[in-house]
Amino acid sequence: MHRSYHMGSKSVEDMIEALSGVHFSGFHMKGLEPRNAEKLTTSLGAQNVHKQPFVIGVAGGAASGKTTVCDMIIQQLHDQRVVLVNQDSFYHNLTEEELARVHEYNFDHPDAFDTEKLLDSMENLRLDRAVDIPNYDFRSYKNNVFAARRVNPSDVIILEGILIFHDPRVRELMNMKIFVDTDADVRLARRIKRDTVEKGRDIGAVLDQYSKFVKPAFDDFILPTKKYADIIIPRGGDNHVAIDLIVQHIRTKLGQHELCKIYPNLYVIQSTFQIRGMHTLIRDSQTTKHDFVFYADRLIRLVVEHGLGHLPFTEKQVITPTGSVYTGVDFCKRLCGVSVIRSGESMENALRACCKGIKIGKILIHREGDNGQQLIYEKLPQDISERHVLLLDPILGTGNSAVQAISLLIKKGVPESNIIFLNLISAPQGVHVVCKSFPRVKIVTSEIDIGLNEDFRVVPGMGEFGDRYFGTDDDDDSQQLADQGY
Ligand SMILES: Nc1ncnc2c1ncn2[C@@H]1O[C@H](COP(=O)(O)OP(=O)(O)O)[C@@H](O)[C@H]1O
Ligand SMILES: Nc1ccn([C@@H]2O[C@H](COP(=O)(O)O)[C@@H](O)[C@H]2O)c(=O)n1
Ligand SMILES: [Mg+2]
Repeated sequence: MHRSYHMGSKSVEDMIEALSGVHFSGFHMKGLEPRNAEKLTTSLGAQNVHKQPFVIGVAGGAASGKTTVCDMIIQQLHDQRVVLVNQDSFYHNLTEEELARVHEYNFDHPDAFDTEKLLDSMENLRLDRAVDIPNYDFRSYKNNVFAARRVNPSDVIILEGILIFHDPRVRELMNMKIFVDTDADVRLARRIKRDTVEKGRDIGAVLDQYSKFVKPAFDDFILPTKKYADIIIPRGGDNHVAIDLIVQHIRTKLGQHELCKIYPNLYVIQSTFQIRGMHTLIRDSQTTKHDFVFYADRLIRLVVEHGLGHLPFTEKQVITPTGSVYTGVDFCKRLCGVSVIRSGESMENALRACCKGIKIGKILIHREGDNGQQLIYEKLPQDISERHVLLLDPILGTGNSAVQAISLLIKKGVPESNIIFLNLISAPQGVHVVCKSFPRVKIVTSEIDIGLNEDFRVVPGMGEFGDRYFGTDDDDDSQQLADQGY
């Protein structure tokens, strides 16, 4: 079988080419036009889908524990590509004159750093280019460009330094800002130890520098940037709870699919090994019908539960058997399911199991050839316009059926924001089409696939879901068992 992949993590040009080819030739709407269809072909060009690194800024006073915190984060993110860029590497080199009177030089002032160079290096890293970061020598006060460190583009860039939050252009690069907050006496004690032992400095000079430059600069330039921090870590590296939470947050952000950054209403359920395992089984062409149904049902249940989490709720208080008040929430009552026949019907049981007595409507969309779609049957609750709708279809491919179904619901008076589309796998093309046409519809899916093949089937995909689930494909159990010699 030959396959051509129309889209994976490709350039914008590839994506537009793929989209215009796949979605808009032979798009039979039959009076159900998506509202932004025309805009869709052009507006995607403006979207930057290049994978940007996650940039974390770590600021705080000298010897507060910034490097220690960064090292701990890097250690815990062991399976990610992480690089540490230190603001120290961008200290200006001193002139001979300045060097001769080094005790009068203020290393804690924002002007001591070459911020333009730092911005340039960061820009290159963001553009996926390796950079050479100079190595600063605290003993000689020299930035050694010959012993520069080659830093490769990475998934996570940690930018550390006393004044890393000072310049707004540097702050803007950051996805997360951390301020390490350690008491002044602890910082001074550590500084004395570090500067005398590691930098070979005289204790008198260390204390002079502290009172003349370090302390005033902390009060004037560093402390005022604390307000920009998203997270303030008291006690630095001793604060294991804060570091665990930060690492967890970074992991969640990194796990997010790129499309989730473009479309805020797209929700991909957090991947676990259990979920990957279930996907592995249902995607395997050798899996028996019995196993396919079992694992598809498990996954569907997860997607349904996740989708229900997006329904509105009201606060409710109840009295527990101990006579105490429990303040909880009341489920949204005005909801219904709508399955796209036939595959969508496989999701009805999971919805019924979660929402007792839920009304379920049906839509049948006929596929004309591979690209055209025609709505040929609908049976929906009379009062559907007053309900939140969970639209059920296990696969979002080209997006044509989904657009048909959502257009019908909107025509029936369902507000766009009351529609939650639940599926197991989504092709990026389908996501673009649905999210662009209906930006207020929520999509909940368990995995985003690579793209579509030349037959407009999702790849890697899982084949014809309805056939595999309802056992109407050629490769049914008995055939497989026979193949296996039973
Ligand atoms: N929680 C801690 N307990 C004891 N010593 C620490 C702790 N955190 C850092 N240090 C020590 O203090 C000094 C400064 O820490 P460092 O992480 O380099 O701070 P910064 O990067 O903010 O200047 C180092 O010698 C380090 O070993
Ligand atoms: N030649 C230099 C350059 C800088 N300092 C001091 O280093 C401190 C910043 O480094 P951290 O690792 O503590 O963030 C800052 O307070 C400068 O005074 C120096 O002493 N000599
Ligand atoms: Mg440091």
